[in-house]
Amino acid sequence: MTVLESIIEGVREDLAVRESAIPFDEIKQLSAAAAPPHDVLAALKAPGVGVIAEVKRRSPSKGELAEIGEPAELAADYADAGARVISVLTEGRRFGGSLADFDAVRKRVVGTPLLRKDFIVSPYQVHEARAHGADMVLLIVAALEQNALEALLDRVESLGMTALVEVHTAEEADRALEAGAKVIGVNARNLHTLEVDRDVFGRIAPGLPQDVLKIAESGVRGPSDLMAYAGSGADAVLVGEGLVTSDNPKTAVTQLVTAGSHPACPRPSR
Ligand SMILES: O=P(O)(O)OC[C@@H](O)[C@@H](O)c1c[nH]c2ccccc12
Repeated sequence: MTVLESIIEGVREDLAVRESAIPFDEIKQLSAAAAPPHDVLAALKAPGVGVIAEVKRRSPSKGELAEIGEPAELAADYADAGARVISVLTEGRRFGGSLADFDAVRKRVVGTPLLRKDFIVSPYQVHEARAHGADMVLLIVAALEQNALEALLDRVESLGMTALVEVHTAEEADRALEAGAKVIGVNARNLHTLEVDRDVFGRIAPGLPQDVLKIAESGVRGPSDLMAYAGSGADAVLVGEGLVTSDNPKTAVTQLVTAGSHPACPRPSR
């Protein structure tokens, strides 16, 4: 079993527990009653290279990263520093996240779009994300059959949210495009082996259509990594570990945002 497969096994078990507490029909109603989602595409299309800042306590590759006693405080710092979107991990077993973290962040951060970062395998989780106020959800191509990917993407969009469709290979990128992805995230980390290769973005992104938004995920340590990803066509970078392990996450976001809007930073070619 790969790391991804074992994570998904746990995700399905946890999902079954939540489904028995709140049935599908009920979560559907809750999703319909939620405040309307933010326009994530507009936020990502703002000038310069954007920053998606992640609330991440733990990772399967590195173990404990940061305690994060107050996820809402951290997220408010991210928002104040100019993050375009804030990502909140809700997977508990490997990443130490929860929907309670997501709720705390949503309550505090009202003006910035939120990404529910989890391993989405069922329509239930899409409605659940919306019910908790998510604007964007992650869909990992490597975790989904093509028909499931397409059905989930349609459902995300039918609820007015935006899907961040994650790929790690050119074949997965083809599947993402085939499914109609508008935002593609190229993860430098291979979710089967957890190895990071920062060159993956530069190999895949230039082959994607111009109108698809391109997000470089993982392994960003600071402004020079952002600049390198910008040079390969990134519209935004998604950063977790580099922020939560820094002495001052707010300053770390400010430095990335400043780099992304600097005249010397390569522009996204849209
Ligand atoms: O902490 P990093 O290396 O900056 O990476 C952030 C983000 O890309 C990473 O958390 C991530 C990318 N895809 C995922 C899928 C599931 C869980 C986590 C992830």
